[in-house]
Amino acid sequence: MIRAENLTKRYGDTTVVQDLSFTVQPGAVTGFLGPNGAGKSTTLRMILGLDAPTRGHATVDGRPYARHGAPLTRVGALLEARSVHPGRSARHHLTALALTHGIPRSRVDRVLAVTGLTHVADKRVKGFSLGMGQRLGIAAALLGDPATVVLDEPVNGLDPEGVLWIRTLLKSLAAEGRTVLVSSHLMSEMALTAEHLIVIGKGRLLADTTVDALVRASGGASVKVVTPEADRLRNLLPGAGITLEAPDTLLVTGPDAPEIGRTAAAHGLPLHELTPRAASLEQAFMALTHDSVEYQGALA
Ligand SMILES: Nc1ncnc2c1ncn2[C@@H]1O[C@H](COP(=O)(O)OP(=O)(O)OP(=O)(O)O)[C@@H](O)[C@H]1O
Repeated sequence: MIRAENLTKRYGDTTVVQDLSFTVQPGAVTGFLGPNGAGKSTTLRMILGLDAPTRGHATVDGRPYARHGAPLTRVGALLEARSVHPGRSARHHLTALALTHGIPRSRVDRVLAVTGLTHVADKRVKGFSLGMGQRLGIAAALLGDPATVVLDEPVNGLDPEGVLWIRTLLKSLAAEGRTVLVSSHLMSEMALTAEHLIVIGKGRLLADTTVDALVRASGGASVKVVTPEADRLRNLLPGAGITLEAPDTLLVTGPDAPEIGRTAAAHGLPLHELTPRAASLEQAFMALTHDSVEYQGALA
């Protein structure tokens, strides 16, 4: 479990992370979301002991990261701009890391397999594509078989296949009971990957919630109903918000799909379609972070 308590980071007069408190639980993927410059990387660096907080503190499994005896076997991390010697092979890089951290060599083959790098394990890293480099970074993060995994923008620059692979990997790591914290500025990606979301803007906590609750709180969930009896159904749903999209199509907010279906059935009204529509999560995210976006387009 990761716990941040009143984490605050100032650079000179600028406060980039302010009084941030949250808990990341094991067994689920937690998305750490915020617009560019929100303070995500700075927060992750404080959790990993790479930046000292100006105030507050962060712990992993009850202790600051630096106080864990063998941190790589506790916490695996992928940060942006990880450097690997370009002349080394992936296997060489991982083996060196294993040997200097007391991790059995057998883990090298294991993580090469998990990240799909076995067939290029002996090639020099300098020939690696962005996606392969990203996989190598993840292999290094998983080398110590850590119970906690922290990844900063792991899907940046990946092709759709790579994105899908990371999504599946993160879910399986969480299903094994690990604590998984992954940052992104892409709501659409997190909606498909994470169950829990921590959203920050300008260094402050904006939401600590589930994906489902965020959609509900955005008030945008609605049900599309197609029926030749649109007028009659409309009169049977007093208090609902109803927009007529077409003569036979209603967009209903308030009652959920089962309730609308029951009402229609009770009055013998045929339904040709009954489709719950979640508000676009992207819209919910934009609404939440609108005031926190550092650089807004002139036309925004
Ligand atoms: N060493 C530093 N000195 C001064 N300011 C810094 C330093 N590191 C980060 N910042 C500032 O802190 C703010 C937050 O940066 P951070 O990289 O944590 O944001 P982020 O949410 O990870 O953004 P992105 O999605 O663009 O990576 C930015 O305005 C950045 O310019």
